[in-house]
Amino acid sequence: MVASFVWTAEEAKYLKAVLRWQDAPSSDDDATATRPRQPRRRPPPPPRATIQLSSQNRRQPQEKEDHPPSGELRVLVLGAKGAGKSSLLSRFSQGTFPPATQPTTATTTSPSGESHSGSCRHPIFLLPSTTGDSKKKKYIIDALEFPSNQSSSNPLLEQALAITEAAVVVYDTASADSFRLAKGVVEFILEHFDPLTPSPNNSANRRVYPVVLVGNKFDNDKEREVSEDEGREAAGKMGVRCMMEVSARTGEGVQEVFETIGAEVLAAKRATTTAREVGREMVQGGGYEKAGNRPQLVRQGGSAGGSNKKGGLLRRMFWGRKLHTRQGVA
Ligand SMILES: Nc1nc2c(ncn2[C@@H]2O[C@H](COP(=O)(O)OP(=O)(O)OP(=O)(O)O)[C@@H](O)[C@H]2O)c(=O)[nH]1
Repeated sequence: MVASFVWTAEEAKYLKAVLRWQDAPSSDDDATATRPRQPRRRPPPPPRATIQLSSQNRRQPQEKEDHPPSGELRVLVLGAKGAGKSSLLSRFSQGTFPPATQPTTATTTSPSGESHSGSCRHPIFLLPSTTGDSKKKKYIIDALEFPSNQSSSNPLLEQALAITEAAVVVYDTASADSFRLAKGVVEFILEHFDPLTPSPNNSANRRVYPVVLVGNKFDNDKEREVSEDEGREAAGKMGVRCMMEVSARTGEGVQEVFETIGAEVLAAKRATTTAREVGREMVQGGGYEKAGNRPQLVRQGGSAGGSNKKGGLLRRMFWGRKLHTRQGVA
């Protein structure tokens, strides 16, 4: 339900970031295998001053390095207020821990007068074992922080999920409340999408959306309220295969979070491509049999999918993206 048409400053900033994001052409080579072919878009016009909120970090010098990126991976960073989302992004993209951070709101202005960006673009390098290729490859992580004041039922979250490829869900190891919220967010995501984990609950017609659960501030052991085991157990129960403890303050584990989520996105794409090929082979190999005049896929049980109302709603939100059959993990 939309309670108000008056956006808060934070919501306005977030929407602007999203709109600017959608403008950007995807240079993701792997994505071309999983998205319907579309006419080549003209390069976007130079960003207007009014929507430059997230520009400081978006063009990193590393992008000018010799090898061009093999793709862009869109990642949403979510979590409770103060869990350390901004600090994680800052540590990842700039290698620094911001001094006294303030809540992410558009009204927040640093002492130097710069507004907080809530997003970053930064390269990662993935090993051949991860990319399924013969050499190391460079990818750009295009990360967007989701404002923590949004509830999990907010349409903004659904929109953000629809335009991203994976999520890093952060909690503070010194806050049981933030852990509860993180679990709620993961559950909400998995109501709509499949994790990259085979399970009897995976539905064959849903999009795979990898999630990494991150316990931040593990350096603050004195105030710890959530043990690492609790984090792992929760991840396991929810079908999330990656859970990590990190510290944005010391930097430990931060790079790995984004390399892991990058690898997960690529694995999801490979799984999706494999599933499509299997589906195509079944069609070509006569895997269909006629039922009256209507061809039906021969299956081992369950329905061919598509009956789920929520799935239908989300399908319409995908801006033309296809939903993919998931058939295991690459
Ligand atoms: N000890 C410790 N403190 C941290 C760490 N990461 C962040 N903090 C502190 O936690 C507070 C909140 O960090 P932020 O990065 O602003 O958290 P956020 O999730 O972006 O917060 P909102 O924008 O309000 O949602 C700040 O005071 C940080 O200095 C960490 O790894 N260890």
